Amino acid sequence: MLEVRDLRKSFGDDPVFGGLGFEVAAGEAVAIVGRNGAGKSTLLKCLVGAEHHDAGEVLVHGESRDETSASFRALTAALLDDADYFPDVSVVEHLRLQAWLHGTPDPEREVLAALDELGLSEVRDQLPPTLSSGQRHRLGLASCFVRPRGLLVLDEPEQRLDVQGRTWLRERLKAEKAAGVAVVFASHDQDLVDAVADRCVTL
Ligand SMILES: Nc1ncnc2c1ncn2[C@@H]1O[C@H](COP(=O)(O)OP(=O)(O)OP(=O)(O)O)[C@@H](O)[C@H]1O
Repeated sequence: MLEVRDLRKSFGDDPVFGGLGFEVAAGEAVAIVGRNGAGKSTLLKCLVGAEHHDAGEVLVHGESRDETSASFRALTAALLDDADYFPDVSVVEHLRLQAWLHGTPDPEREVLAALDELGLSEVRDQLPPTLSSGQRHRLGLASCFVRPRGLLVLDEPEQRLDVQGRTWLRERLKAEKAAGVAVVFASHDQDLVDAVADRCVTL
């Protein structure tokens, strides 16, 4: 599904990573781990095209990743560390938009299921700025789960989740793998990594 070959990235003269290579097959999860500032978020951004790498290749189904291609974006659900929301679009409307944009069959059913699963039903009509930080993070996760996906890219998905939320996340990511989704996630949560990841890439 995803293959990373000899990927290199610097900011100015400061190398973030170099010579990085790994693969993620459908139904597998790879965890990106490392200290603060090691380059995890930068790597995930390079995978989805939110940041340009200096050298190397990111291949999806054997083809060079092209973030301008509708088919790549249709395949790839991502929650990065700088997720942003329209300030005047409610929670439920954000989810409807995602589901509609990516051609979810029976979008309203998926949206209601995601609201319920992420504990967002009570705040469905609120605007993102009025949400707690944990609820906003849950909206970002829900946005990934209301749409079809073959590749799931998550940056510290555990952040701001309460204890029950972390348990839910662990089971959800296992279910994603079981459904054949390739998962790449950066994390500082060793329990999550141990429970979900087939392999780790340490930066
Ligand atoms: N746009 C940028 N311009 C310059 N330097 C940057 C930029 N983005 C990130 N960096 C630097 O690149 C390095 C890697 O940052 P990155 O956010 O990828 O780390 P991380 O492993 O995700 O860290 P954390 O665990 O704290 O989230 C850091 O030293 C950071 O300061």
